[in-house]
Amino acid sequence: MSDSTVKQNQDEFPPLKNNLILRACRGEPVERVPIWIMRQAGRYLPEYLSIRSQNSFFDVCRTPSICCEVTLQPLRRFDLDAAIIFSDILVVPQALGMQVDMIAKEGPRFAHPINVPADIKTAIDRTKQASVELKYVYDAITLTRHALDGRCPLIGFSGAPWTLMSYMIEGKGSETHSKAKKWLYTYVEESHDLLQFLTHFIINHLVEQVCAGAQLLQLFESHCGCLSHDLFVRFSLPYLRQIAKGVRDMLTRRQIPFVPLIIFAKDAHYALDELCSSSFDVVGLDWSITRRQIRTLREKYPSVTLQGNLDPCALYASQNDLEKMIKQMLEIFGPKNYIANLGHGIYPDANIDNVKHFVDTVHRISKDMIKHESVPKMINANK
Ligand SMILES: Cc1c2[nH]c(c1CCC(=O)O)Cc1[nH]c(c(CCC(=O)O)c1C)Cc1[nH]c(c(CCC(=O)O)c1C)Cc1[nH]c(c(C)c1CCC(=O)O)C2
Repeated sequence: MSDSTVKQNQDEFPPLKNNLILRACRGEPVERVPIWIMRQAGRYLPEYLSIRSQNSFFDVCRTPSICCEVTLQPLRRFDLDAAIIFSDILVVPQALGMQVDMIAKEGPRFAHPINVPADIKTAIDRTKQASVELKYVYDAITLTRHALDGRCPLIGFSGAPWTLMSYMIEGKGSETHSKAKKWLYTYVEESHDLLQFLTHFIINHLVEQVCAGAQLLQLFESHCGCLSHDLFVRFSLPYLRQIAKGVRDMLTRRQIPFVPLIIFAKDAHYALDELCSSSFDVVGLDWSITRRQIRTLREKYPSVTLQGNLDPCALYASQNDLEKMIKQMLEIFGPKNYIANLGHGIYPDANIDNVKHFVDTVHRISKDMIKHESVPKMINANK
């Protein structure tokens, strides 16, 4: 896409009516805390299941009209402050030539995982371009951005290099990720080479999403729980940083305005300092991060916007208990520089009424908190 086409496309989108989440990312004042939910489109919604009964998972991802419909479904039920494009982190290994299928009740499965470095040559085609192979994602984003009609911003996303590399080696979900970790100890150079290659591809994939209409980006580093701090610092963090810088630089070169970048490194409780001092605008926290850790982050990194971190299982609680947990969460994070979310993706058996209660309660309580916070300032201003 030429620079002029990109600029023209950006001008053509409907004006944004709710920019709360963008303001929260920039640390600007908000009248209530913005909220979205990881995996907000998905199997807990009967209307999603109905579409899935007629289409395979990756057919949904590959058909922009269906993808757009599924992305909008949760917004019809809940007062969410962002939409996230329906896709998957595994579209990247598919784009590179690997066959990935979604097996019912099991999850993703690679037909031919990478076992040893020599397999890479046949498994992935390094000449593949994100702009060509993943055009269906970008088409879905453009269509959805128009269909949203400015209701709220649209989030684009990608898996991070280590998470994708570990899937490509394990071939499916894993408790220990020991096959992938084995590479980090035995094929150090080849691991870095693969991570570096994925990094470049991911930067292009994220920038293409912005060119197509994404207004925020989230990077999922889902497999930090199996890494030591040392392995994280060597094999994950440098690539996360490269992606943050690479996306920013490429957007500047293409004269596209800045979009906020969110990093969600699941189970990276040992690297919160590194994450908060890397150049992401928002750090997503998983549900295991403690109140004490959150308070410390708030004191040390007041300008970093935090996102999270209600336990997805809290949605099983009574509405009374849920409300208490939401209140506590809002008090700990505070209403500024904050995006409310779950601390991981929503589960398929989540109670839909409680999802609505979560969203509405975050809005109601935070609105009150912000109103009361600004009263003393107004009194002072009148003096
Ligand atoms: C690791 C990972 C994957 N995918 C993703 C991650 C990172 C987040 C995380 O840590 O959970 C990210 C993802 N996957 C999906 C989205 C869509 C956008 C959203 O609503 O958040 C996003 C952002 C749709 C999906 N991706 C998947 C589903 C369910 C598939 C179905 O419809 O059968 C959805 C809605 C399938 C998927 N895709 C993946 C797994 C492990 C599974 C199976 C697990 C499960 O069944 O929940 C890989």
